[in-house]
Amino acid sequence: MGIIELQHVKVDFPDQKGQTVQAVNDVSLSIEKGSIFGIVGFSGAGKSTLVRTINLLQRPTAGSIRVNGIDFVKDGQQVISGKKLQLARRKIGMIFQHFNLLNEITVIENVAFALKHANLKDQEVEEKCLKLLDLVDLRDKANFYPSQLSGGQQQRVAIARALANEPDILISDEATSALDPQNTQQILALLKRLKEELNLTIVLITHEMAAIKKICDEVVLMQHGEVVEQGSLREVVLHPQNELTQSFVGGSREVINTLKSLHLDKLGANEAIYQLVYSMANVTKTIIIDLYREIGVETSMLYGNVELLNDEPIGTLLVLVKGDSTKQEETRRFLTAEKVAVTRLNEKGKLYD
Ligand SMILES: Nc1ncnc2c1ncn2[C@@H]1O[C@H](COP(=O)(O)OP(=O)(O)OP(=O)(O)O)[C@@H](O)[C@H]1O
Repeated sequence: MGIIELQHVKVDFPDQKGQTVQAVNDVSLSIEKGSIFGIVGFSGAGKSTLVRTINLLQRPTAGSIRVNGIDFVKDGQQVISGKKLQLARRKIGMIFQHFNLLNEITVIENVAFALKHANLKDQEVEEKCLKLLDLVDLRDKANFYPSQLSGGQQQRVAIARALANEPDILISDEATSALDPQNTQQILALLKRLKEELNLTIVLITHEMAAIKKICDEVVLMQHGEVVEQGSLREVVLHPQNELTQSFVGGSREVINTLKSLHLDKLGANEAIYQLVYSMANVTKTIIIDLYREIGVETSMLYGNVELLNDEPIGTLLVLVKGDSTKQEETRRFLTAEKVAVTRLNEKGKLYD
């Protein structure tokens, strides 16, 4: 059982015309403890509304929510008392796109703010806050004001504040969307380190697939309030099933764009185009040379790329293979045996049928 279990969650809002907007429609998710779980989708897909149901900042219209083994909502009815919910919420930290720091107090006071219910002596609070600032490499900025810090540093203060009550879960709602690429990379690397050091479970909402690819273990893609694709990062990136996912996943999108820009003539009877995706760690052979040597087909490369998926190098090749149907069949078998994911495409980049 996951640390977060959502079952058939629905959230409806009335719109201005008195009609119903289904912001979240029948979403079921199980999020494993200690994982980084990515939720990706375009603006308005329902990502924020969905994660706000995890700590009941948003009450669902229907469905069940269980966090850390405690039932919050069953079949649309809240079953946790207000007091218990207050305590449970402290174990769910949250960070946002715009940091939400108080500008008139210092960095350390911002972190201490989260400990106002903790019943600690002043000195204990200070020690704890300095430890938290150490964790995010900002101890030297303890007495600065937020406005004296860069966006990335402000987000790190927000992370320290979110961790003050030693949460099990950290929800990151577009936390890197207002940052430049360098700060984005630093914050993502920090989240990954914190997950490992503190055994945190992180729910990462973003509209940027690059962020998902950098740190997530599992990913769901949302569209119009529904989950349209779900799986391990590898599965979703290497074998996207849904057209929307294909457009989100960099490698495949590049492949399709490359094919469109090449304006290839209709393929001959003895030609086939394949997208080959593989983990660089698994494939030790030089694929193109071996296809010639072992199968006797000529292969030309149309596109090639290597990217990191959660630190694992993944190669994508687009190749044109010349050979009759038997040779094409042998080619596919050879590649599959080499643990290469093979997708046959037509000259316009669409799936071959
Ligand atoms: N309080 C509300 N009242 C009415 N409609 C709402 C409310 N909150 C969200 N919605 C609607 O629900 C849908 C989902 O919004 P939500 O903010 O969850 O999407 P999102 O994927 O997080 O997008 P973004 O990244 O832009 O926040 C949208 O159509 C939005 O307009």
